[in-house]
Amino acid sequence: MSIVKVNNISKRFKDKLVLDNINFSVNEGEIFGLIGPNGAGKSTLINIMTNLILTNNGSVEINGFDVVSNPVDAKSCIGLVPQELAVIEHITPYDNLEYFGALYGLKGKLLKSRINEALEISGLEDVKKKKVKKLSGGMKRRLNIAIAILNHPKLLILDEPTVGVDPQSRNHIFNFIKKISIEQNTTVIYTSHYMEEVEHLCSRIFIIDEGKEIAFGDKDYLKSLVYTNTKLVFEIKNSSAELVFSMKNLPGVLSVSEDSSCIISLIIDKSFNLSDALISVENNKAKITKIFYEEPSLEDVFLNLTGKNLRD
Ligand SMILES: Nc1ncnc2c1ncn2[C@@H]1O[C@H](COP(=O)(O)OP(=O)(O)OP(=O)(O)O)[C@@H](O)[C@H]1O
Repeated sequence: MSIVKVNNISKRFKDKLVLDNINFSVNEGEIFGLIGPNGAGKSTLINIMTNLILTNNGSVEINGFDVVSNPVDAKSCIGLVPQELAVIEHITPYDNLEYFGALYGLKGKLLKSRINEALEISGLEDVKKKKVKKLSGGMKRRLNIAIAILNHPKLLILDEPTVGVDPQSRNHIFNFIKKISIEQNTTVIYTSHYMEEVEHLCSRIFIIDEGKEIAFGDKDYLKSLVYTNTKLVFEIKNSSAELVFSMKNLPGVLSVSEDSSCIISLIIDKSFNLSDALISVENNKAKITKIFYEEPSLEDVFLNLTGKNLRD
């Protein structure tokens, strides 16, 4: 059963079209990835889904309720964790949870048990009596998420929850998402521009760029879009911009990426000839220390479909 239906959503800010006819649905209990680079339109889409801004065209249904004509029922199903922190700094995590829980209408024993559950799931039990302003950025973000789940929402929307977060808090967030998905059958929409996070967590993924759908489906389907091509990785000594440029122009090379440790990855098709690449390396006075084939990642899918990296 679909818990979210996004139908033909388009949005303009003045003359700029930032969402162009977006369509997808999210199944109950699934962890759904919404991925795209900065400025792709993810936050705008979430703001429309949660009725914080209006769309120019199309509609969104949450749990069968239209978000514009039936906003109270639609919003009662949603726990939203926005990019900006929304916690009270001068009180403790426990008091934050008590305050926001009361706003949700929770009280007495139920409120206490939900607070304890949220503290346990977010791994904040040890710091529950510390002032929030003394906590790390990652802990504050975990508190933000803990607040959003107090009410056991059917749908939890997390907008880039790991930006600026330390690795320990990142792991907590991942484990927590998996846990509530399994134990509470919570549906999760997870936005990110980190492809590897989405690859790790999500069952289906919607890739968006410049307001348009680039691809949508499960990981195997998305990878099949580039499986017909192969990824060839070179570890290089004395790499240079000239070498990367010349690799880009070799016959059969569909895209090239280079990381900071002189690893050049090529997505190639059948017309690629390895000897062309070897000549190119030699002409550019570089040296190959290793060559190997690799399975394409979702990052490669994005590069292949759009011609650019997610984090340019
Ligand atoms: N209120 C606004 N007025 C005008 N333009 C806006 C407004 N909000 C967003 N935009 C523009 O809409 C586009 C999409 O922005 P949006 O914040 O939705 O992207 P995003 O994918 O969430 O990126 P990020 O991860 O950087 O938040 C951008 O070009 C942005 O500048």
